[in-house]
Amino acid sequence: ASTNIDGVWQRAGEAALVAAEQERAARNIPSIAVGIVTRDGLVWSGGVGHADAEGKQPLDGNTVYRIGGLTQAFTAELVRSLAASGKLDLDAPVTRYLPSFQPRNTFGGEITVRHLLEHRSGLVRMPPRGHHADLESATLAETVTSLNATALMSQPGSAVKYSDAGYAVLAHVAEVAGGKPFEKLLAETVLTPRSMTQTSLRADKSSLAVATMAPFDGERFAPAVFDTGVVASLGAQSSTKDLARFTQDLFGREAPTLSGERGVLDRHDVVSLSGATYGYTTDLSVFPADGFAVITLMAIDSAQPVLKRLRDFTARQVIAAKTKQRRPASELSTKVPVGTAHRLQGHYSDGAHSLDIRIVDQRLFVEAPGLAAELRQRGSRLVVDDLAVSGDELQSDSKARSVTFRGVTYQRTNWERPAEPTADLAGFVGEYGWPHNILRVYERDGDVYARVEWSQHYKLEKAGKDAYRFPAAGLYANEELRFTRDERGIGAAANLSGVVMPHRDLGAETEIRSRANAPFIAALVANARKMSPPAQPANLRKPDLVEVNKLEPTTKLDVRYATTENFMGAPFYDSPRFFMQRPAASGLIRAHRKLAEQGFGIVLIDGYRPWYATRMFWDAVPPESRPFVADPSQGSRHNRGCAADISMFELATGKTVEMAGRYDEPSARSSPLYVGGTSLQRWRRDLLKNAMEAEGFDVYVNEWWHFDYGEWRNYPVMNVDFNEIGGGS
Ligand SMILES: C[C@@H](N)C(=O)N[C@H](C)C(=O)O
Ligand SMILES: [Zn+2]
Repeated sequence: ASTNIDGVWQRAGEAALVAAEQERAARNIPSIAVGIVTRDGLVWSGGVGHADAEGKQPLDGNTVYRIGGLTQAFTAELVRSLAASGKLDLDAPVTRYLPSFQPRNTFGGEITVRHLLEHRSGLVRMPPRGHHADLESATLAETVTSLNATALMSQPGSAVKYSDAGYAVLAHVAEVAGGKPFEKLLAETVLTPRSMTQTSLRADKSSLAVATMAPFDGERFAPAVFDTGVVASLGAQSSTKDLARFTQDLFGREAPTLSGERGVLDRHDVVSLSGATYGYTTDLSVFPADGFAVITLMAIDSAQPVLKRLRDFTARQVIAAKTKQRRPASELSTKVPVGTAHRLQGHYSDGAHSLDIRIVDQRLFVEAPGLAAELRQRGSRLVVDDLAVSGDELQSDSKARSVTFRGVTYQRTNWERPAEPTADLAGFVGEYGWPHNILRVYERDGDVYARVEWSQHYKLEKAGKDAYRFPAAGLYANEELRFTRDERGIGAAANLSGVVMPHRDLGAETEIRSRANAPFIAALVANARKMSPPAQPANLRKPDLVEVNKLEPTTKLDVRYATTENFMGAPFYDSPRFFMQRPAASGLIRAHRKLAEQGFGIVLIDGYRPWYATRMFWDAVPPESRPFVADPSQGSRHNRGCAADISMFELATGKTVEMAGRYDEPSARSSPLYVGGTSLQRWRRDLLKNAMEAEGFDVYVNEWWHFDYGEWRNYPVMNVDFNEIGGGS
């Protein structure tokens, strides 16, 4: 028997849990579940974190996760069973079962059932209807029919190209061959015989472990949960126990499953089925020759590298325990030391492409062609280690005059003002899609990039008028993105192989939401004025607020909170005044004078802010915007006279410059790490950041315009009105 002889599974599992908890805590992952399976079933399972938002519901083998692409293993099992009973021929053309299935095929050859199973059909990734972002329900038949409006990307059988659409076709083939609706067939053939009672093809939020979306340069938010037409590819939810029941039947077969990716871990063969869907990243890896499998389920979006590391670690623990060898230790990366970070921060170029290294929130980040991620230290190496991308090493010489990354050496250089993008391209830069699934189009080094599915960046090639093509490898290999324009020539929609994504104006959309309380601002201010700020320790410095524009009249005063032109849509200051503590004001003025060398000056938007305004923001904004306002129980650094909301204006014209997003816009565009917009916008953003950092300020992690003076802790939170402030010159 394989059950826990000599505590093998127990020991391996417990070590895996320690590693899982390290990753969970370091990355703030709601939960991670791990299971070890043999032909006898689940021999060990455990989990870290909680299944509910309140942190009360502990994890166990019954905790339910959405499993994304792992669903394909169930669909493949159904197809295998239909083939075994002679109802389906794996090598028959799909048209034998679906005669009207006719996507455009300029390559010749026919798609077979096996091509669909192995992602070798040449079909596009997503069907025009019922795709993974489509909130409008579509039947399997409608989803499959919509593919007739698409073209094959390669000759059937000739290349692997992942396709959820292909699994929808497969499910439709199965229902024709099996003579019953797909879900019924799947239940009867795969789920019920294995007593997989917690597994369902219908997304049911109430039974799911709480999970989070976690985009690199945006706020975390709850994942969308809905059913689509590609349910047979990525729609299932399941538990460790149910997946174990499914997995135990995979041992002893010539090939454990008809789907899945074959690989090798330390000379051990492994067949992996993996999944990623809104908020969840999952994996089921079978080590057939070793007689065990590892199930890993994580309640966070797009975290494949983290999951794979944990899976490998668990498998190595099992192998070592079984062979009585020394078990490997887990190695968590560490933050890059401050000195190294400051040495590396800067702009680098190889002549054609650039690489940026930035410090934000005392952490180090790299932005390179097609990648944006945190840089961390692993031993003495500097490596990319983020949720969605991990492993690449960055090398530099001792003075950081150059860095080598992904085989390219970049020289440190002054980032010269980038050219305006061509009008043609500028019109398409922006966000497309839906709040749960945003496609971002941006310009970098004069090239066009798309960020898809929240984490993957691809350089696009021009493919005709208003059309761009994805590269030959990746999620949307060879597919085309076609734009339509509105009457101003701005992108109105992006069409990705028939999936039509409307253009989104994040500035306007978020403004509508944040201004919803505009009629009540006066009442909210009155209410906030009755409240008291948090008590302050006695030993802080005596405030010495000075009026910055009076000390330096060449700055431009634009105190939005004294006007209706702010995110609240209503004025709440009596007069437009901009105070800071004297040393902070001096630093800001020095930055302003330095920027003049580049032709810019500083726009003063908000400095010292009485506490009542911070309290009012907290009450007025929707919960999802809270990361963009300070917690009044702590007070804002503005309340201490030590924060500045600023932008830049051109000295030549007096015009405030355009950044990637608006001032006070509660969206990803406000992040100082936002990988979007144009190079020129990001260049201006970095210019301001660098000028302020050189004078002792730190940019706020969510807002390119907000800078904290380093000594803010020494000053008290205040609630005095501008007209009560004396001195000021
Ligand atoms: C509200 C915005 N302008 C801002 O200043 N946010 C920071 C977080 C603050 O309120 O301190
Ligand atoms: Zn601010």
